[in-house]
Amino acid sequence: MTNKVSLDKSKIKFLLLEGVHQNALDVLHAAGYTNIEYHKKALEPDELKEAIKEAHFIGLRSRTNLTADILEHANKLIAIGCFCIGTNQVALEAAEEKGIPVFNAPFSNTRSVAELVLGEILLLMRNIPAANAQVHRGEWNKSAAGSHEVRGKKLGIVGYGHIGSQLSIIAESLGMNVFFYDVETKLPLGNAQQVSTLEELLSSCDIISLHVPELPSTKNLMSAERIAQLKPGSILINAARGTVVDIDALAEALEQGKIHGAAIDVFPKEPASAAEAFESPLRKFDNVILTPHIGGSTAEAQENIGTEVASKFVKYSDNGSTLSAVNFPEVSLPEHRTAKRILHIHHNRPGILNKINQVFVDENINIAAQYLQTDAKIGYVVIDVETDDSTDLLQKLKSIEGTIRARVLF
Ligand SMILES: NC(=O)C1=CN([C@@H]2O[C@H](COP(=O)(O)OP(=O)(O)OC[C@H]3O[C@@H](n4cnc5c(N)ncnc54)[C@H](O)[C@@H]3O)[C@@H](O)[C@H]2O)C=CC1
Ligand SMILES: O=C(O)CCC(=O)C(=O)O
Repeated sequence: MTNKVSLDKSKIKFLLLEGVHQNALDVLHAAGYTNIEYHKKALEPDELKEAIKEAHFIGLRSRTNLTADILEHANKLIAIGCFCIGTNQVALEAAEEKGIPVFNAPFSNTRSVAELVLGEILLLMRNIPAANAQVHRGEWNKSAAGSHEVRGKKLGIVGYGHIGSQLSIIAESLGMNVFFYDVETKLPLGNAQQVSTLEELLSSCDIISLHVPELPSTKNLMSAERIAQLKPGSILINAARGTVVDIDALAEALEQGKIHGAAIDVFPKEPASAAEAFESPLRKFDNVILTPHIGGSTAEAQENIGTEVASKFVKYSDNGSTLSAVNFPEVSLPEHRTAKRILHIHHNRPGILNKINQVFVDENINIAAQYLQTDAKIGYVVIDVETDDSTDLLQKLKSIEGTIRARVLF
């Protein structure tokens, strides 16, 4: 008997936003997924609510806020892909409660961010942003005042993860002395040294570069009080998230000449599109490099991200694997060539696995393989079964109390 419960690939709809790279489309096409709605820009919230109703997969970057309210309209949604590192723009818990894994690309743009920051360090240490602005205005101030080589200077990195540690290595290759602060104990690369307090880092380094994720604990990490702890004449760089720095306090420190300059790529409020003007108290400073959240925007990064996240979509859709999902129990699965594969996502409550297994006993269906992972909230069990007809089986599994969703793979 043919299986009537899994969805034909041509009916599985992908909604891709914010101009994700062509590689993503290529990966999906190669895997047989052709039902793709592609947008170069982010959608307005109302447009998104409409578009997401029919989508099984959605791909986005940092401009799309996938709030719990918007997810309420996403009744067919199977998975979310952030074509970037940050996942703070997605209501992760709400997605998990609906049984929707969220994938991202945790490494693909990290080198691009580290290279941008390195360039900014070199430019700010030589006063190039201000010199460039002055010459554009017709002013000719040939001077070495306040202009320095980076060799022998102290770089302080806040957050020694994928980006911070790469920056550490390339900065050392220019002769910089690297120190870092991280809430976790981290293996220092090269000659870098971990310091035990943020205050120590801020007050002793010539350049501070922020590389922490957006979390409740990193909100306003660089508050007015912390900005006041920066070494006089130092440089502050933020290519992490806009919520991490108190921009008004930074503007005040620049106004008073307490710090030498800054480079800011991310802002508390970023324009939703190119049509919206960018407002910031930092716009007036020649010694501040302002960029429109382009730390990860290189051809290389975007190509890699397109391939990586689309491949995670394909793997989840074809095979059920949730490896590297950020909000979901991670299951890495072998291929299921002959058996039928059933995915069951449920609230993590005592006894539910027994009830699932009882369905197979009652139906006299042999389980060829079973994979289970749980987290505090949900359980994800994948069952390979030796049966041709899974229609009744799926209905019975769906009716178990505590089930969030169940499906049979194509
Ligand atoms: N400007 C841009 O276009 C881009 C920005 N990003 C941002 O950069 C962030 C960092 O990226 P990765 O290095 O890949 O992340 P990661 O997760 O590899 O590293 C983050 C590090 O920060 C540390 N950390 C967390 N809270 C901290 C705190 N309160 N104080 C000190 N350290 C803390 C963690 O222990 C970890 O070592 C991302 O979360 C993202 O928001 C990432 C890519 C592009
Ligand atoms: O490229 C983007 O849209 C966002 C990059 C970013 O901030 C990230 O990867 O977390």
